[in-house]
Amino acid sequence: MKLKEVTEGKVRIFVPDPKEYMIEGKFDPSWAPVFYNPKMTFNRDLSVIVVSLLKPKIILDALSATGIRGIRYYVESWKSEQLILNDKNSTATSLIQINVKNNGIENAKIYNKDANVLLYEIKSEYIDIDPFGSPVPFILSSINATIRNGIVAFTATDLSPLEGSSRTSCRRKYDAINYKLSSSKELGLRILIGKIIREAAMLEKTVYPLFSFYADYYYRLFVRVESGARKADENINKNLKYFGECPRCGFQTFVDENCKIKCPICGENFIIIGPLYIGPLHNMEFLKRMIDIYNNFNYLSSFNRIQKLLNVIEKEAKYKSVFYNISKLASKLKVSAIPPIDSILECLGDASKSHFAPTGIRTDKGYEEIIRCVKNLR
Ligand SMILES: C[S@@+](CC[C@H](N)C(=O)[O-])C[C@H]1O[C@@H](n2cnc3c(N)ncnc32)[C@H](O)[C@@H]1O
Ligand SMILES: [Zn+2]
Repeated sequence: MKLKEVTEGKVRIFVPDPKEYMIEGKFDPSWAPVFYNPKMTFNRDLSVIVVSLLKPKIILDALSATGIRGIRYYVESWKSEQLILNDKNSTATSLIQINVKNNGIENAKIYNKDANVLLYEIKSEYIDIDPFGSPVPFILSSINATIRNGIVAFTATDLSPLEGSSRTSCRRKYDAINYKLSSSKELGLRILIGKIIREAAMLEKTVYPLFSFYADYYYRLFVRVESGARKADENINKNLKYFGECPRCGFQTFVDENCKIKCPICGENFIIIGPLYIGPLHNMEFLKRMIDIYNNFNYLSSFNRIQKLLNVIEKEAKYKSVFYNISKLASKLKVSAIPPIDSILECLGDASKSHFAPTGIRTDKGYEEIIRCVKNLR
């Protein structure tokens, strides 16, 4: 395999030379013998910041590919006592050996196993699940493998089922009814968290989101795992519900049941999706700590983007409601000229933008007030 050396963050790693694997002048990272996607640098950059705060004794990068993620955690975040890197592809693990050595890491353990086998053999305080597509096949095993209120980080790139475009796939993988709705960008993440809560509950464990976001074509979610049947029950009872959107007037709300419910504004039947998680998408204290320290990472190539994302998330995190997609709402209400988002925010007073969509606004104010601002400011 012909290799190319690349720099990402503070590490230099060897990856398959894209030139060797081009088809008709194009290259997709999945065509190379070992996967490396520079478009995921933003995901890894933010994860480096998260891990630097967590300082776990053991880090397990269960689906490592080139090893870039685990290696970056060790070099840039924190020198954990144990760094474990795994991939079921033996070409990948040979490359991980080279990359670990070149970055001066002496004590890494490298495994060439199916992640679901390894996760039932060893335990870890921080587990990274960064698969192709859906993380579902690894939820139960990774939650089971955590120790000491550990953390699992999930990437999900299968937005089509999560955002309601592939409804049967969502039913199959996430055991949730889904439709494409105005705020599906956020609801997809909530369906994923809902699934993780239900899987964890089977082990008498539960999870709470520490930090999460949507970017480009994926969700990234860090959850803290806690043990106890009672905690699992409480989280399910409090935070596992459904979501309804009125197809006629755009009113949206969380609802308790998946049954026929009429819109309280216009009487039309709601479209209901779920089950999904209705609680906070971040731990506020952890988010504050991220905001306090991210400046230490100003060497990162995506630093400006990180700053922008954290600034928006800091503001939107205080609202409990799902964001309203103003352009979708306006089209339902047949409002052709939508006021600028900033004017709507000013009109509402207590509201923020949402990182999920450029036309999203987040507020805990009522539907009527939102409508007034969308209509009056034309
Ligand atoms: C998206 S890539 C990981 C990318 C890497 N984490 C990064 O940040 O660059 C997914 C990797 O998972 C590996 N993989 C897929 N299924 C697996 C399984 N069941 N057990 C272990 N590795 C697996 C693939 O060989 C591939 O290298
Ligand atoms: Zn309605």
